[in-house]
Amino acid sequence: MVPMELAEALAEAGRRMDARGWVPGSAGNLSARIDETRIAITRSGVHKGRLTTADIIAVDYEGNPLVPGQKPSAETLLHCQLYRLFPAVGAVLHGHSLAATVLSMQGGITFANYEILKAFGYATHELEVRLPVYENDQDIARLANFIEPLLQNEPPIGYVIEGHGVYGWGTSVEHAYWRLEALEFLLACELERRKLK
Ligand SMILES: CSC[C@@H](O)[C@@H](O)C(=O)COP(=O)(O)O
Ligand SMILES: [Zn+2]
Repeated sequence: MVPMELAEALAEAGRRMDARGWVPGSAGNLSARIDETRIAITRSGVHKGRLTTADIIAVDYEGNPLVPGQKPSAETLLHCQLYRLFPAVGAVLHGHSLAATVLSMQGGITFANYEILKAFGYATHELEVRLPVYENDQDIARLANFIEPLLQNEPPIGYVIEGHGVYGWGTSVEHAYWRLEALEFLLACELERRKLK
């Protein structure tokens, strides 16, 4: 059901995220667009550093598993939303890094004058980029409904959920990993700078 190379790419990305400490416990979830009707996503509750291809399952754009009984990520609707809203998105990665979690509880996050902002397609470091912080909600459908107009009004480079973690995306699994890495670097820099103040 899920193309093997896509399942392998997601399992490998999970291992890389785990090696960086971004997916403690069973935190995090990973997905990739298969085609215009199907999304590949991690099963719920598995350790993302120990993924096998059997842990990558297919859902439709409403988040329903294509094989009845399979349990996709609890946050599947947040992934589906990004594929629906942004046709260029080919993969979505979510983690619970220390920097994302701590900074998300300190109010707004703005990155100013960082060279690495160019990883998101900007031509210069001379700018300020806001990373949205959305309030956490255990009702993921309600959270998705809340953030939908915000994402549409101002498509961000990623977003954080308060006290929870970070969402990043890209055109492919590899591109999404690169962008998440850049986002994590920015978050770690901000955390260090705030400690110095
Ligand atoms: C370790 S609890 C984390 C979960 O509540 C959730 O936020 C998460 O990221 C993983 O959920 P999952 O259903 O495995 O995709
Ligand atoms: Zn989460």
